[in-house]
Amino acid sequence: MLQQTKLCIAAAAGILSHNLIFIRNEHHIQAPQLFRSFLLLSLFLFIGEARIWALSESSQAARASALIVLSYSASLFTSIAIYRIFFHKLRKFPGPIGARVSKFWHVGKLLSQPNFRVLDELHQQFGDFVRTGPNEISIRSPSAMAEINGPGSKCTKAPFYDLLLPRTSIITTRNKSFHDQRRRIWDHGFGAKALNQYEPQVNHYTSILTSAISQRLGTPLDVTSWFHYLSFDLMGQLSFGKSFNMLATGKRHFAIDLMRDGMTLLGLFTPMPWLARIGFSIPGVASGWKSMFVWSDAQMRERIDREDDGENNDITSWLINASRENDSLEADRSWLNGDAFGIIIAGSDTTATTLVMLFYHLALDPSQISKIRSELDQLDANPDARALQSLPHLNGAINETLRLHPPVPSAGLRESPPEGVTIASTFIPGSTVLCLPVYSLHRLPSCFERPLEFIPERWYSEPELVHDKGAFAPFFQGRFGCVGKNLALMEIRSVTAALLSRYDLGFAPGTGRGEAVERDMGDQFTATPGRLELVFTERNRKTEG
Ligand code: HEM
Repeated sequence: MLQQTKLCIAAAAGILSHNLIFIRNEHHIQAPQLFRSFLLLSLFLFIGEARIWALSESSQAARASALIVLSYSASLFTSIAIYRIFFHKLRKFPGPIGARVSKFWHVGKLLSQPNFRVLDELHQQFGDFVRTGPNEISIRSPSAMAEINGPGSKCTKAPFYDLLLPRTSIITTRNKSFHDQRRRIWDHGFGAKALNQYEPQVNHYTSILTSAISQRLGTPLDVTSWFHYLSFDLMGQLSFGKSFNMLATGKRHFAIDLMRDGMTLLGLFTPMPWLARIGFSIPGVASGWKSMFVWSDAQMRERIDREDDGENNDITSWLINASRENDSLEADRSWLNGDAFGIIIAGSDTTATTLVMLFYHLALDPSQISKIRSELDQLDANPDARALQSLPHLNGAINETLRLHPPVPSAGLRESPPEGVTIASTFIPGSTVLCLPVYSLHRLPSCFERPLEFIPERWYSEPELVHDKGAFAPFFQGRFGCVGKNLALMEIRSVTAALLSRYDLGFAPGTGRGEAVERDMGDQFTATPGRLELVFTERNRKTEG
C-alpha cells in the first residue's frame, strides 16, 4: 500500500514538473545540470529506500526506487506527449506524428539520411509549412527568407546556437546587441579595402593548388580533399596568420580531423541542442572537438602575442585591432577565440563544397568549360578579382552551383519573437523555432524554371528562367547573413579561372559520372560532399572548337 502511494506521488510529480517547469521557457542550457540532478535524485531515492524502509536486499531497494523513477518518467512523458499532440500552440500545422511528440523522431531520421533530404521529403509530403518538431516549423516559402532575416524582423537565432556555451562568437551569439557590436567590427574586415588586402593571399593559395595539380596530371585526383586543403589553408592564414600546410603536404591536418569529429555530432544532434549539451558535458564524449578548441585557442593566443605590423593582412587583425583600440583585448579574449574558430568553420567547408560541386558540373557538361573559357580568354593572363567578377557565365555557373547545392542546406534556425510573426500570410506563434530549408527552396518549380537543371544562363541572358529571385539565398540575408560572401566568391572565381585556363578535366576511370559526390553528400550544419575524383590534363587548345 505504501509503495502504491509512493508511485502515485511520483506520477503526480511527473505531471506537475511538466506543467510547472518544463512547459515554460528554455531548458537546453541547464540540460546537463538537470540530467545530473535527475541521476543524483534517483541515487538518493535508492539509498533512502535501502535505509529508511530497512529493505534488507539491495535488489529490492533497487526495484522499489526504479519503479518510482519509472512512474515519474512515464507520467512526465505521457503528459508531454498529450500536450504536444492535442494542446500545443503548433497543433494545427501538419507533420508526422512522431515529430509532434519528440525531436527524437528527427534524430532517428538523421541516422539514415542527411537533414536536407529529410526536410525535402517532408515538404513534398506535407506542403510548405511542416511541423518538424514539437516546437519547430519548417517553412518552404520564397518570401520567408526576407520576412525572417530581413530588416525589421524581430526573429532571433534559435536555441541551437547555444550549443557551445559558454564559448561564444559572432556566429553563435543569440544576443542581438552583442551580435550587432561584433558585426560592425567584422564588416570592416570584409570591406573593399580589406578584400584587396586578402586578394594576394587568395592568389597565393590558388597557385599552390595549381602547381600541386600540375605535379599530378593524368592521374586521378580526389578533388573533394584538395579543395578542402585549399580552403582550410587559406582560412588558417586569414584567421591564425598561418596555413595548415595541407596543400604543401597533400595530407589533412590533425586539427581538421578533430573538428570533423565534432561536426559529425553536431549534424546528428542539431535538432536536440539539450541532448548535445548533455553529450558534450560527459567526459570522453566529443574529445576531438574539445581538443580542437584547446588547439584553436592556443593558435589565437600566439596570433595575438605576435608583434603587430600595423597591416590588416588577415581577418583576425581587424578583430584584434578593434579590441586594442578599445583597450579591451583581455576582456574580448573569449570572443576572439570563438571568432577565429568561426572563420575556419564558416569559411572552409562552405567554399570547398561549392568548388567541388562546381567542378562536378563542369565535368558532367564540358560545354560549360568552353563557355567560361571563352570569357577568360578575353582577359589578361592573370586576371584580377575585379575582372573575374564581371564574367557572366563564370558567375552564372557559380550561382547555379550554390542554388542546386547550397553549402548551408538546412541549418540557420531562427526563433519567432514572443508575440509571434506572420510569414507568407501564415501566423506563427511566439518562440517557435523556424527552419528555412534552403535546399528545398532553391528547387521550387514555382521559383525556378526547370529547377533541377544546371543552367548558368538563367542568371544573365535568360532571366525568364528565374521566377522569384528572393528564393535564392545561399548566403542568407539581413543582419545574420554571411559576412564572408565576397571573399568566398573571390576564392571560387580565382580557383576556377586558374584551373580552367590551364587544364582539361574529366571523371577518373572507374568512378562513373561522379555520382558518389551527390549520393554521399552529408549535412553537418555545412554540406559535406562525397568523394569526387577527376583527372586533370594539360589544356589542349587544338581540340577546342
Ligand atoms: C560559398 C561560401 C559560403 C556560404 C554559402 C556561406 C553561407 C553562410 C550562411 C548561410 C550563413 C548564415 C548561417 C547562420 O545563420 O547560421 C553564414 C554566416 C556566416 N559566414 Fe558564411 N558562407 C560562405 C563563406 C564564408 C566565408 C569564406 C567566411 C569567412 C570567414 C564566412 C563567414 C561567415 C560568418 C562569420 C557568418 C556569421 C555571420 C553573422 O552571424 O553575422 N562565410 N554564411
